[in-house]
Amino acid sequence: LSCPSRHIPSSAGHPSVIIIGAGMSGIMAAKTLSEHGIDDFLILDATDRIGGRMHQTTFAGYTIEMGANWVEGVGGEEENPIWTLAKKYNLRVSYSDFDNMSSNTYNEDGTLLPLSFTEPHFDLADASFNYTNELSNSLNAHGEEDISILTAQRIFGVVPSTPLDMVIDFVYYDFENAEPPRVTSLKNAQPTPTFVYYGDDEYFVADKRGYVHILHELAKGFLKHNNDSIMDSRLKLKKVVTNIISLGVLKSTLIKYTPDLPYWKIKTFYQFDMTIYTKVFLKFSQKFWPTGPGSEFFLYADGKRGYYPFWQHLENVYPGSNILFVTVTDDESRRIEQQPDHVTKTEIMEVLRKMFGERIPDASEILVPRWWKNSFHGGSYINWPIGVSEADFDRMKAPIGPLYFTGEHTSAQFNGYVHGAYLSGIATAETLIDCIKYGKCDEITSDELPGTSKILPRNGNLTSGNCTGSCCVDVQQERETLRQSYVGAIDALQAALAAKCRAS
Ligand SMILES: Cc1cc2nc3c(=O)[nH]c(=O)nc-3n(C[C@H](O)[C@H](O)[C@H](O)COP(=O)(O)OP(=O)(O)OC[C@H]3O[C@@H](n4cnc5c(N)ncnc54)[C@H](O)[C@@H]3O)c2cc1C
Repeated sequence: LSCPSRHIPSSAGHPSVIIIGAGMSGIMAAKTLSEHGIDDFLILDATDRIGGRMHQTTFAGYTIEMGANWVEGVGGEEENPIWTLAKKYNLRVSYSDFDNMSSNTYNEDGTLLPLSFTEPHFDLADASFNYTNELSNSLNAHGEEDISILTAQRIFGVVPSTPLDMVIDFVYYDFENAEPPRVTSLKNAQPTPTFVYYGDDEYFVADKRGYVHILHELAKGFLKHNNDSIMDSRLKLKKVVTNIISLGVLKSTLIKYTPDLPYWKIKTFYQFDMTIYTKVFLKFSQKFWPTGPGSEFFLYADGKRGYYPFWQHLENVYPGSNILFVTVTDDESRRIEQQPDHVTKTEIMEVLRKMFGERIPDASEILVPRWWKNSFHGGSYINWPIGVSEADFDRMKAPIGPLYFTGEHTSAQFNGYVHGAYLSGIATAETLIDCIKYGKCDEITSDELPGTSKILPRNGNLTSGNCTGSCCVDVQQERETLRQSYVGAIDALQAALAAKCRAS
């Protein structure tokens, strides 16, 4: 969010607030502003639609979700606001029963493993999972240092290393975090706040209007519309923002900020991992996989961790569709995004033929969403890596002058989820409203942010905070100056590369 006229009323024709991005958080920010009487905003989105990472498409005649697919966190004491909206707007959903995977696990050569064999492995993974949750609670309670989930598994004494244990590990962690336990913060990702606050249940959205239907309905509540089309001049689509001239904002390769961002903001932004989570959809002329109760999900346990591990059929939501999808994450997503789809299809058919026999038909269609290569997203959602503290989320969302930040990645509790985006849009707009309407615009400076030491003695002794006088140096300033000294050189090198590329 950018508030060009933070301290002065907006002049004719100039909006008070410009919102970059019409995803869940941007639309919720605009809605919140509107509810507080601030209606002269402008929403810009690079694409020709609202929704961002809530993005459905038609595949083999059925509506499938390339991005967000589940309402996650249902059935707890507190109600997930997205679940409230899903009910209000009659979103078509189906309960996901993840309980039967121990009966639906195929080993590397494609043999369906007997329950008597898989069950002890799932039980051990359960025990390890519960242990990591309890260890995390204990570390938090005692203010101890963070460790990775893998470190916790090592302490527990069981590190998944067989194909079966690795695919179970993928289900417990990568399927949610989109990154392996090796990089994920124990203290902040386990137990997952979404499930703690809102409950363990998950509902799969399969609605021909798309998951984004709830966002359309929210937008229609404050933007002019004609039936289902939003026709409000304050929403401008196909507008790619490439320059922000202001005090600064998040650095990306797409948007240039003048002047540049302060060092602390750039560092914070790059500390987080933008994960990649890919659902590869396949259409077949006939079903050859088990259907019926308890069969919706099945696992393939390859020796290479994360190789086409997690499968789902769509028969529960679209009977007779003959559609399967397989979920991959992280390095496998990156690899698949870079290869032609026919290569991916060949790899997938090899895996399926191991499980279901040589005579199964080839997939007639394949869809590989490319979130990583998409320059407006650069990945799927953020994961909380080891070494990043809650204070970093404060830095992530801290305004810089008239620039305010929102999105799932600014939610310390619910990052990575639709409800995180929803709540962050409201929260950021409320901070901005405080400023516009009530003059409470106090900027957070780097030294006020928890954990950021402004002044350090020149001798490098890290006793932050109290040093004054000539022996001291403003560390943040020193780092900014250091980075700036390279910026010109990097720009020149990049320009030379681009020129060379054009010439060839
Ligand atoms: C594959 C995948 C699976 C997921 N699964 C789930 C799930 O099952 N359940 C769940 O709760 N969440 C899930 N998520 C996460 C969820 O989709 C996101 O957390 C949420 O939609 C993010 O909303 P946002 O408003 O923060 O960002 P976005 O939706 O990314 O919105 C940002 C908007 O900014 C626009 N934009 C970007 N750059 C520019 C520019 N330079 N100029 C103009 N506009 C620009 C983009 O076009 C976009 O519309 C998933 C995400 C992905 C990708």
